[in-house]
Amino acid sequence: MSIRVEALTKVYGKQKAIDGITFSAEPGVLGFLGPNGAGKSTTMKILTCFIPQTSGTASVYGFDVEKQSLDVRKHIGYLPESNSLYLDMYVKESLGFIAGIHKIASPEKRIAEVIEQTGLGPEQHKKIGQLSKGYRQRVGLAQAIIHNPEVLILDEPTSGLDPNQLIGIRQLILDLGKTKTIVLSTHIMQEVEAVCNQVIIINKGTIVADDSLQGLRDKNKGKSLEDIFISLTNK
Ligand SMILES: Nc1ncnc2c1ncn2[C@@H]1O[C@H](COP(=O)(O)OP(=O)(O)OP(=O)(O)O)[C@@H](O)[C@H]1O
Repeated sequence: MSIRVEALTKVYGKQKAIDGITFSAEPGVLGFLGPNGAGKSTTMKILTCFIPQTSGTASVYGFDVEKQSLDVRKHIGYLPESNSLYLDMYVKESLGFIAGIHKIASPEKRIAEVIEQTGLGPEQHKKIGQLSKGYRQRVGLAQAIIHNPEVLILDEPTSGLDPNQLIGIRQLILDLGKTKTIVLSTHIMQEVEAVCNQVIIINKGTIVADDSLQGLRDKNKGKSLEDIFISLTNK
């Protein structure tokens, strides 16, 4: 199992952000859905070792996020919701910087590969600050996959993109999901239908649905995904 989460809880002060959630994921694209404040980013930050859980366990590629965080970081790529990039760096320079952090053996070759994979070719000689939002997301994705991780955590990777950019990034997620385990948080139901095979809906810190996209449709005959989401998250 690429991701295994058991009874995971996170309390911020008096606020319980996630409340004993349990799920697992295998290669493919897992849509991680929920209303604002449901606990999606909190879960993603625990999986990527950015914050510790209050209780429960989580493992990535067999490594415990608390006890084996260095191993987890080797096998996971993360595109955070607010993807902060060094705007003064050139695209290639920034990828070289991240390749250095991961101690990648032949960085030039790998940088060329991810530039090709993320469609950054035409913009590769620019500074990140000169790029459009969509191309900045591509740089974020290229950084997230440069060490070829088996697991990818993408927090709202397409928010604010125009329809052309959207299609490009979705295609890339689909391609990556053929071999990797991707957890994708999004508020766009069309996107879930386009790229996800598994869907988890989280509401007020607890999981209210965990199924295949088809299974969710079969159990809610005649309802659109949007209606299913609304009925499960207005309780
Ligand atoms: N650092 C923090 N300190 C205190 N409370 C926090 C902190 N981070 C998140 N929270 C709270 O935890 C809850 C879950 O937040 P989280 O960011 O995980 O939700 P989300 O599902 O990612 O929401 P969104 O869709 O808006 O990004 C919210 O009530 C939020 O206010």
